[in-house]
Amino acid sequence: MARYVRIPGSIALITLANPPVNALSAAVRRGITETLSRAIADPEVKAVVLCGENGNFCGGADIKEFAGPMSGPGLVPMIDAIEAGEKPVVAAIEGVALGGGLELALGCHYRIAHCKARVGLPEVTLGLLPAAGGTQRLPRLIGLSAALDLITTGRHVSAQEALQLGIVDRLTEGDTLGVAVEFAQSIAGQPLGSRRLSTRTPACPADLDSFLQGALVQVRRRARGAMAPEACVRAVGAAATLPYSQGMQREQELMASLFRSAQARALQYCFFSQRLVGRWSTPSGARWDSAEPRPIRRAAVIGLGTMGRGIAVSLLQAGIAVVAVETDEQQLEAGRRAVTALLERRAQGRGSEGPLRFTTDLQQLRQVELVIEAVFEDLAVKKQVFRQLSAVCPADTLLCTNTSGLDVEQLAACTRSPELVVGTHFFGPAHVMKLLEVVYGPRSSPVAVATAMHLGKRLGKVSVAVGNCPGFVGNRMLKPYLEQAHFLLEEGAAPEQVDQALEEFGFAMGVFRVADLSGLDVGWRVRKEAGLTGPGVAPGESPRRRQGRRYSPLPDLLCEQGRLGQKTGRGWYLYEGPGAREARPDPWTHSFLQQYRQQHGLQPRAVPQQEVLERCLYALINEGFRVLEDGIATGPEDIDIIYVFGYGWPRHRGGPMFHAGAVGLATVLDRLEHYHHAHPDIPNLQPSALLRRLVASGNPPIQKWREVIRRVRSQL
Ligand SMILES: CCCCCCCCCCCCCC(=O)CC(=O)SCCNC(=O)CCNC(=O)[C@H](O)C(C)(C)COP(=O)(O)OP(=O)(O)OC[C@H]1O[C@@H](n2cnc3c(N)ncnc32)[C@H](O)[C@@H]1OP(=O)(O)O
Ligand SMILES: NC(=O)C1=CN([C@@H]2O[C@H](COP(=O)(O)OP(=O)(O)OC[C@H]3O[C@@H](n4cnc5c(N)ncnc54)[C@H](O)[C@@H]3O)[C@@H](O)[C@H]2O)C=CC1
Repeated sequence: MARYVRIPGSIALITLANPPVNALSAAVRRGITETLSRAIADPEVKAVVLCGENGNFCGGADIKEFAGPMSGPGLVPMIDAIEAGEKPVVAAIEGVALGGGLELALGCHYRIAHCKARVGLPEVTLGLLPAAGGTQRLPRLIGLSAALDLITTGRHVSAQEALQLGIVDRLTEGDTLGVAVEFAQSIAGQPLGSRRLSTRTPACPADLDSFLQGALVQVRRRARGAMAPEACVRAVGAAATLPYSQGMQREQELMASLFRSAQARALQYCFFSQRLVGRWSTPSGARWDSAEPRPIRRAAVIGLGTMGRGIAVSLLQAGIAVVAVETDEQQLEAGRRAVTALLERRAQGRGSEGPLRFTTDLQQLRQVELVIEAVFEDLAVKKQVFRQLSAVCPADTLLCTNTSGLDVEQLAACTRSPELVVGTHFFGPAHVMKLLEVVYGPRSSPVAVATAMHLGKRLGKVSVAVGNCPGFVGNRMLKPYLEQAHFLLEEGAAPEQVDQALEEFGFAMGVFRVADLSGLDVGWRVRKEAGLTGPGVAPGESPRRRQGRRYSPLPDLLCEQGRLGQKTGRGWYLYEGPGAREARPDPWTHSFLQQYRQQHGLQPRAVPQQEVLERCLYALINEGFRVLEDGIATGPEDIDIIYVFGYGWPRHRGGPMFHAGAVGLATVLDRLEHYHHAHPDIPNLQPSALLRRLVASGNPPIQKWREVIRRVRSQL
């Protein structure tokens, strides 16, 4: 709804009232339309101020309404009526003015913002475009180039940047509403002609065609296969080439092509899932709303390798004091240089950091409230570190392990307070990547989980609480995906062909490019530890079978050749030299694969792109269903958020579980059955019980899966 009051000085005040973010639901649109007519009709009213309650102007259209039939007054005529009116309307912006909220403000004749406000047109992140005139008014206000940047990225801009760009007219550090009212009084009666953005001509780059072409190329590169960014470019292009009314028509046509698209549904699902995972719970009954997180002011990071450095930077940037620990002076010095360089690179425009100390002495941890261990992925080494930490740190210190998949409970068992041990699985680079898997063991206390989840939020991460099993959620599901990729090479595919299929699906990088980037030795070490390769393998065991199932030794063979990926200048691909980034298909790899197939009597065949996708992705999805069955993830949303934020799953495809629902669970089941029949020695291709049950329950929408999961779990 919207509230209306007349305040002294002939000002009408319209307040959007729809907590928490004053989204423009049908009731709010109706409220604005009615109160505006009232203000226009009242001869005593000389100017109008539009604001939002509870410190937020407006978070945009009500996204929840998009799933159903739209009703109530349209946003476009409402905003047009504000702009066309003869009485000046001033937007008083506090908190956020996003999407339809900013479009509403752009329809007003003046915009006054609080210095802490943020504005933006984030519709592209929901698979849409700003279709309430945003693509037509913003270019007319700030020029085509700046508008295109905002609209195609969806980024939020600070009030200061908004002022520089010309989006807002004035900033205030004090009472926004008071300043807006005073301002409205001062401009009442002045002509409004040039304040109506629809009447302006946008400032355009000299060579408009090539500018727009360049923009298309850029958005296609940035979000492979995503429709909305392209539609945004076309709509903004229309602002430059068409009169306002025709531009608006084009905006509506382009919006119609996106509004009910699968991509928009997927992106909106991601929006709500990201918020849902914050309302975590564990099987033992711990919950986000009942467990109180501990405040963390002082932390330690053990091990300043690839991960520890980024973790230390993340903590420092959240204002937490850090003691950084390494084994010897040489390693410490390397860590110190790396952390300092990262901090310097990120220093511009950032807030103040917490204090930082480097040491090789664990005794320095006598006052820390939280420790994140990031030493080698070796259970024995980690156990030893946890024993030492338990002896040195205060008894109530939260001890976290940044392991890729080792047993958190075994580490907890090495300490005197196992309930204060959790896994905090960061993703590299840890100061950049947004995901944090918080792993609770059987004895982790609600406070420990809550503190780690809250810490993640403070570090700007999306935290997902998951159960303890090898690889947790993300890496556990990755295993069958990687395995299929290797099997496909055995059967006749080339690395670049597999990668191309995955990249066309929307991944920024295919599986083999990623492997080269992360280093093939990472997986090699894990496989050695698991007894799949190296001295742990039983003598006489076939190279293509391990532990009673099909195995591909291909990545091990590459490592044995010293081909560890980008860092050695060669891996699945060839690089200009060690550390170079551009991957080129390597004739060596092709002939190596050919010889391997000959040696093992494998008849190569042409592997269709569809098969590459189905085998890699459905094997991963199938494991996702098992993760749900086992209670390691609470719901499909947790898995999808992990994959979108941690593994580069294309966001416009919603995540693996959402994708399965979109393809149709019956189809996924059918294809898995088909491939399992063809490859009975790959147990991961055998459809999971939960997938079968969901299909038998009539393929319910993903929001209903939790009910079926509960039933399946109770029967297992
Ligand atoms: C064939 C058909 C023809 C097609 C024609 C169709 C014509 C349709 C015309 C429509 C034209 C409209 C065009 C348009 O401009 C569309 C939009 O405006 S889309 C919305 C754009 N806005 C956003 O993307 C902002 C989203 N929100 C946020 O980024 C954050 O929530 C925000 C920064 C505002 C606040 O962050 P924070 O404080 O961290 O709180 P939360 O994120 O946890 O949110 C709290 C709570 O509020 C819910 N919520 C937030 N925003 C919205 C929203 N816009 N609509 C609905 N609900 C919203 C959020 O989900 C949280 O609730 P939970 O219950 O926890 O989920
Ligand atoms: N590299 C990656 O992309 C990711 C790694 N991880 C996990 O993070 C952990 C660390 O991995 P990386 O940083 O890649 O390893 P790394 O090999 O780059 O660094 C490990 C560091 O720990 C130090 N160290 C070893 N024992 C120590 C001890 N007792 N006390 C203090 N320091 C000690 C080593 O000197 C080294 O600098 C591993 O468990 C790994 O599985 C998790 C996610 C991603």
